Formats: sequence, C-alpha cells, structure tokens
Amino acid sequence: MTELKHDEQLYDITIIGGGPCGLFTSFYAGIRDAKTKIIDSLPQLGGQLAELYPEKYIYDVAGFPKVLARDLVNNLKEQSAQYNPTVCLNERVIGLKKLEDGTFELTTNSTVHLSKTVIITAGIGAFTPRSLPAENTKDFEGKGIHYFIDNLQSHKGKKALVVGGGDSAVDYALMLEEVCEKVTLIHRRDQFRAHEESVKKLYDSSIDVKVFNELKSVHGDGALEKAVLINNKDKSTEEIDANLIIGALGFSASLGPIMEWGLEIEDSMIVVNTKMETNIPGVYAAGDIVTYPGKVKLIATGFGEAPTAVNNAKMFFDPNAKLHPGHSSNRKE
Ligand SMILES: Cc1cc2nc3c(=O)[nH]c(=O)nc-3n(C[C@H](O)[C@H](O)[C@H](O)COP(=O)(O)OP(=O)(O)OC[C@H]3O[C@@H](n4cnc5c(N)ncnc54)[C@H](O)[C@@H]3O)c2cc1C
Repeated sequence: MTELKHDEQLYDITIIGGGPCGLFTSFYAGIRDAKTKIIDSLPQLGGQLAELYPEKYIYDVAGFPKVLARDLVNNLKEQSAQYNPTVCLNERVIGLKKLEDGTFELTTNSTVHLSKTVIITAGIGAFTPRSLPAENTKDFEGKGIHYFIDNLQSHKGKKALVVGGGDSAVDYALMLEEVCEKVTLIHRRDQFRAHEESVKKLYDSSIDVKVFNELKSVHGDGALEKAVLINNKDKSTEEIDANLIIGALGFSASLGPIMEWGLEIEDSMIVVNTKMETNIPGVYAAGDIVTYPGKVKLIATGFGEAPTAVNNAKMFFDPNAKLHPGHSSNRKE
C-alpha cells in the first residue's frame, strides 16, 4: 500500500463532492470568507452533469430558460473560482473522523486532510470506472491498463488502444493521437454516444477505428504487450500490439464508505435538519445525498440547500459570525 500524504493545512470547510451542489457550496463558502477545499473522486468537476449528461439541456434551473449541462458546470466553475478554493481531484474520501480537538480528519485514497467543518455534497456517491470485461485485465490494471489519462506526456510513443464509444473514449483517443505512435479505438456498436463534432474528428484522424469490436483478452510478460479483439458480428479475432489500454466504459456510483461514518442514513441518503446539519455536529450535507420530509432531488433544491449549509457551518467554526450573510449585491467589486 502506498503511503498517504498529509496536508497539514487546516481548512474552514471541506466539501466532499464537486458536483453542481458542491461547486455552488464552494462559491458560497467564498462569500463567507471561508478557507475552502473541494474533494472529488473524479478527474473533473461537475458531478452527474459532467459525467452522465454533458450534452443534455436542463430546463429547470432558475434564470436559465434552458442550459446545456456542460455550460452550467463551466459557469459554476467560473463562479466558484472567484474565491480560489483548493480543488483535489481523483481523490475518494474513504474515512471521516473527529479528532479530540474537534478537527475533522478526512482520509482519501492518497491524502489525509484536516478541516474545521465538513459539507457532504456527494450526490449519488462516488463514481468508479467500469472495469474492462475481458480476460486477464485485472493483472495489468495500473501496469498498462488505465481508466483516466492524468499525464498525457507519460504515454508518449506508446501503442494505445481505447475501449468505448462515449465522449470520454473519443476525447481520450484524440488526445493520445497527439503523442502516441499508434492509436486504435474499438467500440461494440457502429453508433457513438459522443458529440457529433468529436466523432467527425475521430474519423478524420489517423486513429484506427474498429466498430463492432470488443476486447477479448490482454497479454504481456509482466507489462502489457498485446490485446486480442473480437468482432461481435462474425466472431473473428485479431491480435494487436498495445502497451497502453484506456478503458472508457463509463462509471457506476456508490455511497460506499459514507455509510460507515456514523451518519444517520435513511434509504441511502443522509438525514439532515433545517440547518442542513447531520447528526454529527460540524458535519453538514446538501444536494442529492440528503433527505428530510418533502425532499425533492433537483439541481435547484441543491442550490437552495448549499447557502443554508454554508451559513450554518460558518456559525459552527466562528460562533461570533452572523447566520445571515448580507446580500451579495452589496459586494464591493
Ligand atoms: C440523465 C440525467 C438528467 C438529469 N436532468 C436533470 C434536470 O433536467 N434537472 C435537474 O434539476 N436535475 C436533473 N438531474 C439530476 C441532477 O443531475 C442531480 O440532482 C444533481 O447532479 C445533484 O447534484 P449534487 O451536486 O448533489 O450531486 P452529483 O452531481 O451526484 O455530484 C456528486 C459528486 O460527489 C462525488 N463524490 C461522491 N462520493 C464521494 C467521495 N466519497 N469522495 C469524493 N467524491 C465523492 C462524485 O464523484 C460526484 O462528482 C438529472 C440526472 C440525470 C442522471
């Protein structure tokens, strides 16, 4: 097991989950002059909007007759960035515990973080990448098989195979084309779920696109060397050289460890009171993950719950603060 890093800085508010609700929470925490950190298990911010439906229009966010999910996320990121929250991506919060002095210690897969209060905006849970359903893949995970691209340059000169037919698969293949010796993309159907413009770029590129193909098995002596593909129409197989495989088959979501932090849970949601406070003093929650009588899971309701959670968290770590923040329109530019 790799050793965990320790971030010794104490934050006022740590937000678990950088979906729309977490992003708006971070902006609002900025308004309240709180030193804020957002942690998300995904490599990007935006939660369900960025991961599940970036190209869909949303019609029920106040002030927008309609807005693309991707654009709403970009606007939320811009709004949040005004206050420079610390953003930690690719980190799943696994443990939450209160230390003797009242500080919260949050443990992720890579780091231990410290915070005076916590706001959980973890939606439907942490997304984990769907594993590649092929022989021997477990043996090469992290040793040639990856589910994200963190550092494009580290793949320079490789023979890459991308598996999938959505936006991520097509975007990854196009990114890799810039640095790899060869890129192959396989998809089990001939229709892509990716943005039309990206699919056009894909077919105009040097990427070898093989539709109706699936990954059958992977091979190598210690490190990944070859992949065997199977055509799902005529069942013929083909062996290709590949020392990098990117699985881009989407994600599944699970609350996982959050259920074990001593929070009151009802139907896989965290019970909160009207202050958005959980049963653990100093831990608040908002968005899809919370429940209370009459709760409706919508982006609009999450946006309402976020300021309530922040203003009450502010009172928790700064008892002299006022609950009501004043109006943002009075802010000096
Ligand atoms: C196809 C589809 C269409 C939709 N259309 C609409 C619509 O038109 N209008 C509307 O109002 N709503 C719509 N919704 C619902 C809307 O997307 C959700 O209400 C909204 O995303 C909830 O936001 P959130 O920030 O609470 O959670 P999420 O968007 O789920 O974000 C939670 C984030 O927390 C992260 N996370 C979870 N656990 C951890 C952990 N342990 N450690 C680190 N990170 C963690 C996740 O990776 C995720 O990024 C739609 C949903 C879907 C699937």
